[in-house]
Amino acid sequence: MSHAWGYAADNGPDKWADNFPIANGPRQSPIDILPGASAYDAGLKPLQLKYDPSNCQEILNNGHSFQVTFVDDTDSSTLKEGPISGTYRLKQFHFHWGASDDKGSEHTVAGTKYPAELHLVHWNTKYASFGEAASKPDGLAVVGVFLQIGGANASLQKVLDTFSAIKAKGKQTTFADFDPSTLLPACLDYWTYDGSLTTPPLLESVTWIVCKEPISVSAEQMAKFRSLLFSAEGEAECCMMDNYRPPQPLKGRSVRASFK
Ligand SMILES: NS(=O)(=O)c1cc(F)ccc1F
Ligand SMILES: [Zn+2]
Repeated sequence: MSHAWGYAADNGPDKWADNFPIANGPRQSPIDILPGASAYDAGLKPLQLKYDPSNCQEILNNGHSFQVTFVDDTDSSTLKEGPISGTYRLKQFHFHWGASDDKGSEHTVAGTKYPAELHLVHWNTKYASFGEAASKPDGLAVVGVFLQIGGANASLQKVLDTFSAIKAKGKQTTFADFDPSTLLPACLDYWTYDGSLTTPPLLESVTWIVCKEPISVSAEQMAKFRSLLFSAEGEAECCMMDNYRPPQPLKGRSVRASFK
């Protein structure tokens, strides 16, 4: 039986190519963003993010992260403009984080690691579903937001307050009326490049939009992230942390900036 992928030494990022050869593909994510090497593109538009809190449905521990899932059967929570064409619908958001505050983000900025990174996942409505879009080169758009240690984040705390109900892999609970735009930084300047999902199946279908400005998280809130479990109920407890893929080779790709 092929053991599932994860973040441990025997099934982590260095092993993913065994079952997912695209791991060594030409447009893998994340990357180390070099601001000095990213060109300002005046043609890039401001991000147009419009989210309806009533689309927020549930929060789930999927054994790799926790994810907040949205109803995506209408265009009521969407991403438009920015580097993309057309309309992309919000499907879910999730995070990646470290075992300590000195690591945890997937993207890095000139080698700087942040303690965590938020991903807001959207799919192109020119396709019929997220699943179909995920296999297309222009199928997905993920907005990445860095978290940096500072004051407690009141919006994030609403998410953390559900953790007692989703501690173990496979647990989920209702999570309603949450506006994900409250997790965005004030300034929506961004870098953008063509990349992939950062977990298996590592599909090369993502337009990455990484915000320059981080949001705040307290050290106590980061400790709460690490109280979740990779393991299911009844299994040996394994704390959920270091669930990030390290930067991958740029392989000739350009990173554009929406700001000077
Ligand atoms: N970390 S990610 O935003 O690239 C991602 C989003 C998905 F919906 C599925 C897998 C992924 F890895
Ligand atoms: Zn992610």
